[in-house]
Amino acid sequence: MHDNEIMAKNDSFSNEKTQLDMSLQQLDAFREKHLDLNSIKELPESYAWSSEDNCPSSSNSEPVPVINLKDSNAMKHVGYACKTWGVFQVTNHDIPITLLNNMEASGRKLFSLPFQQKLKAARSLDGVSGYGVARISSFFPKLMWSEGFTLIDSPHQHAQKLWPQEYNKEMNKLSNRVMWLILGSLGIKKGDIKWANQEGEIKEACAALQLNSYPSCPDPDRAMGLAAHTDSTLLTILHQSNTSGLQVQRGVGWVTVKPIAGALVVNIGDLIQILSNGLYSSVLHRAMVNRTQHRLSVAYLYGPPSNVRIAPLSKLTDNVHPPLYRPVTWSEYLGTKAKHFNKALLFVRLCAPITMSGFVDASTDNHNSVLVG
Ligand SMILES: O=C(O)CCC(=O)C(=O)O
Ligand SMILES: [Fe+2]
Repeated sequence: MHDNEIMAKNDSFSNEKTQLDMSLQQLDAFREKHLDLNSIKELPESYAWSSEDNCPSSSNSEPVPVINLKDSNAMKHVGYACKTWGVFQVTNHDIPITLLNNMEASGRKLFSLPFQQKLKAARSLDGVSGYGVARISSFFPKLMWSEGFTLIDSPHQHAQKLWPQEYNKEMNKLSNRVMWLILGSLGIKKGDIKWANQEGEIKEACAALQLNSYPSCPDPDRAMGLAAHTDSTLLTILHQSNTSGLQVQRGVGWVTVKPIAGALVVNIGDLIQILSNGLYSSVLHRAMVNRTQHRLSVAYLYGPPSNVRIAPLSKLTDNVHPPLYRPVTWSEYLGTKAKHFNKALLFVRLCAPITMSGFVDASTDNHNSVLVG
C-alpha cells in the first residue's frame, strides 16, 4: 500500500522526533531519489513503466457495485460484492460530506507546501509515519508518480496532536459497521469474534491514515501512480477526489472505480481473506495518473488490535474446508508483507489445494509459497 505496509510498526510514532531530526545526509539521499513531481515537465526514464506493467483498463466492464447502506438488503449486496469483486462503493454511510471535504482540503494544503518543507517531515528509512514515496516502491524497478503522507493512530501524545480525531472516530465506526456486514454475509455472529465485545465493537482496533497525492503528469500513459497491490488491512475505506484513477483487477483486466460524489470505496484487505478462509479475497488495485488534474485520495486503513492473532474463523472451517492460513497478528503479517509483498498471503498459507480430491499440508514447509499457484 503504500501503503498499508505503512503500519509495519504500529507504535513507532515515538521515532517521529528522530524523523524530523533526519540528518542532512539522509535528506540529501532522499532528495536525490525523490523528485518534486510538481516541477517536472517531461517524464524522466526512472518514472517510465513498460506497457506490460501499465496494461490498459478494460472498457465496457460492468461497474464496481454501489451499495446503499440504508437498503434492507445491504448485507446481501455486500456479500455478493465481496465474493465477486473484493471492492464496492457505499452511499448513505452517515459520514458528513463536510468532514470528507475538509479532510480532502487539509490534504491538498499539506501537499501544496513547498517540497523542502514537506521533506522536513520525511519518513525515515525504516519508519512508517511521515512524508515520502509509496512504501511499496522498493519492490519495483520504476518510480511511482505520487507522494504520500502517513499518520498512525497511537497512544503517543505527539500522534494525537496530528491525528484528525473526528475523521478517525467516524471512519472507525463505519469500518466496524461494514466489517459486520461482510462477516454477517458469511453467517458470522457478533459472539463469534472474541476480540470484539458483545455489541461487535473492537475497542482496540488499530488504524492508519494514508493521504495520497498524484500530481498531474506530463506523460500519464507511461507513468504509474501507485502500482498494483492488495491492502494488508481487514478493510480500507477510501475517499477519492473527483478525479478517476483508482482501478481494480477483474479477471484479466482493470476496471476504474468511478468517483461518485459523497460515496466511499471499500477494499477487502488480506486479513479478511484470512478470516474468511479464502471465501472473500482481497482486491488487487492500483492508481493511475492523468495529464491535467491533481488527484488526491485518503485511505483509512482498518485493522484488528495489534495483539490479536487473526486466523480462519472456526465457523467457516470443517474437515472438507480445513483452515488455509495459520494465525498471525497484524504486525507479524505486516512484516511478512514488507518482505514478500504481493506473495505475503502465500507465506502464511497452510494448505494448498492441489487436486479436486485433496490438500497438501504446507504447514511444515518453509517454502510453502511454491505450493500455491
Ligand atoms: O489513490 C487511490 O485511489 C488508491 C490508494 C491506495 O490504494 C492505498 O492508499 O492503499
Ligand atoms: Fe491500497
